Order: sequence, then structure tokens, then C-alpha cells
Amino acid sequence: MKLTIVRHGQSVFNQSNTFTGWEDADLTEQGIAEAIEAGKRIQRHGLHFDIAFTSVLTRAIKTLYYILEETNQLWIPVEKSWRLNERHYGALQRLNKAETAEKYGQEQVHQWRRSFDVMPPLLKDDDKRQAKKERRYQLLDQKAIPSGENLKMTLERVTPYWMDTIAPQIKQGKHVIIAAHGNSIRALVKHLENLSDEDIVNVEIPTGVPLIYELNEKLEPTNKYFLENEQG
Ligand SMILES: O=C1c2ccccc2C(=O)c2c1cc(NS(=O)(=O)c1ccccc1O)c(O)c2O
Repeated sequence: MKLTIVRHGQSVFNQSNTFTGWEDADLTEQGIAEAIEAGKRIQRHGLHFDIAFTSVLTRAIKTLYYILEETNQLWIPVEKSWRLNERHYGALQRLNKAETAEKYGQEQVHQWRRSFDVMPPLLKDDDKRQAKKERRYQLLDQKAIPSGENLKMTLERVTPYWMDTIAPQIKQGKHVIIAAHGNSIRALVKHLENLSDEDIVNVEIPTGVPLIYELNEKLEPTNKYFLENEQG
């Protein structure tokens, strides 16, 4: 059984090296082009899907829809969940590289950068960046809405979604595509490949390149490859 995973293309915040997290940045023209190219590669590879999963953030949703349009599959069911959202970067959201270093110092940035369980500074309840205020998350248990996450917390809220919602669909024989974010995909890769906390911090997921896993009946990977650009 093949599983397709795609990290969304470049967003307007990526372009300015700004922490995005749960901020709802749109794709840039380049990000759209990456999504369309991913769709073309999937089409050339002859992959088809029965169901799609994505986050509730525009950049991942649009990446998925550009791929579904390119592969004439806009008709398939799509499930969106906050659990596939990017890691929540707390009060770092909307800060760029220079502002972060200036505000918190290079030493602190360096410590955060490769840590698994160190928290970023949290958003205060009255901060305008607080997700709790958005209609998008209104129906959720407000305690589940983070004001910042370490990588461990992101993994812990993505993995149950895989176990309870995505894996059963694959076991029923459905071909699945997941369009998500760097850290939510890391959670899936860590679980699928049974990687350690140390290993996963160093795994980088390229944007816009379809990652294909071939899974056995126990959903263990028997093969893994990226749909790179075919020459010619
Ligand atoms: O500061 C962080 C950081 C802080 C808190 C939690 C996680 C991270 C984190 O994961 C991270 C960071 C910086 C950089 N590189 S950077 O210092 O060049 C940088 C800083 C600010 C914005 C974007 C940048 O590219 C990274 O590549 C990261 O993966």
C-alpha cells in the first residue's frame, strides 16, 4: 500500500524567514508553483488517492488542492484537522530571524534550535496571536489549544490522529495523501520509521516534494522514496 506525504510549498512567512507556526500565512507564487509541480510528478507517477488529510492552515490546504486539481481528483473526500497543524511557536510567531536573535539572543536560539522538549516563550492569553480567539478552533476543547509547543508536544498530538483516523483508512485499503507541515510530518516520519527523539530533531522534510512510503499490512515501511524531478 502506498502512502503519499507532501510538505506545503513556500509561504509568505518562509520567504521572510519568519516563524509561522499556527499563523495562517498563504502560499507565495513560488509555493503555488511547487504544489503544481508536485501534482505533475504524482500524475506522471500514476498515483491515485481515495482520501486526503490536511491541517486547518491555508498553506497546507491550498498545497493539497493544487495537487488534487493537477491530478483530477478534487472530488475525493478531504479531512482537515488542527492535529496536522505546524508546531505552535508561541510568542516567536511572526518574529523573523533578526528579531528573534535580538529579543532572545543567539545562545537561546541555538539551545531552542536543536531541542526536543524545551518550550518556546508562550503566548499570553490576551495576545492578539492567540489561537483561542479564532472561530477555526472554537469547537475544540479550549484546553487542547496550545500557546506554544515543544517538538515533543507536537508529536504527541499528531500521533493519535495517525493511529485513530489515518491508519484505519489505510488498513481498509484506501490510498491516502497527507499535505501538512515540517514538524507535523516529522511526527509521522518518527512514528513510521520508529526514530529516536534525537534522530527526529535532525530530520528535514523538503517542501513540495512528494514523499512516498510503501507500507506492509502492519503499516511498516518496506520502501521510501521522493518523487524527484525526472530529467527531460
Ligand atoms: O529559533 C529557533 C527555534 C526556537 C524555538 C523552537 C524551535 C526553534 C527551531 O526549531 C529553530 C530555530 C531557529 C532556526 N534557525 S535560525 O536561527 O536561522 C531562524 C531564527 C528565526 C527564524 C527563522 C530561522 O531560520 C531553526 O532552523 C530552527 O529549526
